[in-house]
Amino acid sequence: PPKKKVCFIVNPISGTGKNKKIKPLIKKHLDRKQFEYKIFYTDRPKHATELAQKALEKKFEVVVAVGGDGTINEVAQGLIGSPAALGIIPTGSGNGLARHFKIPSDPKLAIEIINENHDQWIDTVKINQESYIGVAGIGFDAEVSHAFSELGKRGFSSYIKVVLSELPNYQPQAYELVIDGKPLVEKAFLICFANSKQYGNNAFIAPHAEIDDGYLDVIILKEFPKHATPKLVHDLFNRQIEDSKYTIALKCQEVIIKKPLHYLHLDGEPMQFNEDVYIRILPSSLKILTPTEKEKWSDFLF
Ligand SMILES: Nc1ncnc2c1ncn2[C@@H]1O[C@H](COP(=O)(O)OP(=O)(O)OP(=O)(O)O)[C@@H](O)[C@H]1O
Repeated sequence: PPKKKVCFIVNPISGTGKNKKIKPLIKKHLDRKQFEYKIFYTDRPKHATELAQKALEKKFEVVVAVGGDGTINEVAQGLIGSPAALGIIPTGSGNGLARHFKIPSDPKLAIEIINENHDQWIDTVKINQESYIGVAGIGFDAEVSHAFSELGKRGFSSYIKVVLSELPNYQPQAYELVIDGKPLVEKAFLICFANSKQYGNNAFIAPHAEIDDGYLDVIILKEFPKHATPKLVHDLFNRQIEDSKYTIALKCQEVIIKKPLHYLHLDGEPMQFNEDVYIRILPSSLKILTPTEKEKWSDFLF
């Protein structure tokens, strides 16, 4: 039978440099009886979307994002609505999406998931002219992703430093939302619009989100007293944030965020919107390569 065409889109700056060695690993571990392949490198933000669109034109059937959540989203933007499957080799600093799907952070094992060729349709989220797969948010998380991008350094420890320096002075803001047609005004520390369960690094902001249920989970973390912080951090990492008395959690299909809005982040990438923001779930709009049930035992690899 003819070989499947797979291309790899590598972000050379993501995470802390693991992807510099990806070329020999692909050569060694990709099943070349099944696949023929090409590797492309991104040289600027948004380039991954263009490369993914070109890959569709050239009839690639699998397009693999090698990078962090930012790169995965950019590749996904080019693939949504097409029959091509998105593969993931996580080399970012948080890897929220890879963790959601239980794709191992060891590139060799992630390549083996691609070899299995097991796919699944997932929902994606449309937000004005952009799309994302995992989690978008306004408030503190958006502020952090903005400060992180200004820092020019990547990696988990730089991220923690930014969180700790922003936290003491952060002022909760009032937001005006329309959720499936119902208005809601709330002062919040952050509001997150989740398709997947976590930000990355096992911080579960939406523990009940399902990526293929046709719904978006809105999590509103209200203003809270300083002394509640340690318990909230505990809840975040133990999938209990929705049980907190400071949290409102809702499932919906459509949200409008009324302007003015400071920052918003899409899977950790900061954005600014100067108009009302329309968020809408697009059910079963992206095919993605995921581990089989058997491979999910590799859970402990994280
Ligand atoms: N050659 C490049 N030079 C500079 N920036 C790039 C280049 N290629 C891609 N980018 C940008 O790098 C940013 C970060 O990428 P990505 O999210 O994949 O890595 P990360 O932030 O380390 O991982 P994570 O999101 O898991 O924390 C993206 O916004 C992407 O647009």
